[in-house]
Amino acid sequence: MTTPLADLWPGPLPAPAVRTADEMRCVLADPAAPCDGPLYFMYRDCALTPEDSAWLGGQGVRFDLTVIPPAVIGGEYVKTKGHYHPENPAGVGYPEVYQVLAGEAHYLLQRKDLSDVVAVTARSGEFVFIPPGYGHVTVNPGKEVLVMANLVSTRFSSEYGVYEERRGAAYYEMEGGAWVRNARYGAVPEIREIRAQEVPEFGIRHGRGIYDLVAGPADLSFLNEPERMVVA
Ligand SMILES: O=P(O)(O)OC[C@H]1O[C@](O)(CO)[C@@H](O)[C@@H]1O
Repeated sequence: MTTPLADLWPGPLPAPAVRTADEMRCVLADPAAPCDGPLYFMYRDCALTPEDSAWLGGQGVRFDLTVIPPAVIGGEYVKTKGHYHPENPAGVGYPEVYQVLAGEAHYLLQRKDLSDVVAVTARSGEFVFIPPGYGHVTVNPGKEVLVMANLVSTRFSSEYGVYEERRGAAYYEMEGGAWVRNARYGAVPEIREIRAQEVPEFGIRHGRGIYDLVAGPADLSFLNEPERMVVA
């Protein structure tokens, strides 16, 4: 694949982790849908300079880039596999920050107890904050390549169990934009559809570059110690 990252990321790129069609079947609305090859590409632990890399390491934070080419699989828009984050030592789930760099994204967030399901639309330049306790899937609902970046703690491994056991998130986004309930969840709330929102207290303002949060003076400790933050 010719990476669209060349125009978006001037730094070195590690070899990407690739999510294959076979890995994704267990979370698709139609696991038997024809699809093959890699579906998306995750460039994890990126930094512009060795100094930035050391700073990120000291913060216990990773900067990733993800490329999701457009596709429709069995009538469903291409998406990430979906995962939850565990709780930190203080008993609070690790949050995450995403920014869309190109294309459009729908972030489907679901609270662990399934009391809340939210679809957040984000366009190029907009941030999405994944609050503690919410699992998340990113959908590419467009015809463009979706490129996004994220900042996340390095102190945990993502948890895929719920998504694998229940065959994806609580809803599937189908071509044309309809959200279809996943019957394996039983009763779940209606989706709340919202636009991407800023979180100024963490320096999360649409239009600024996510990489501006790297190497200070920003403080990324909220990604490891969310118990210290108060989000309105
Ligand atoms: O692990 P999944 O559900 O495939 O999601 C991939 C996304 O999650 C991340 O690991 C960050 O949490 C990114 O590298 C990538 O965009």
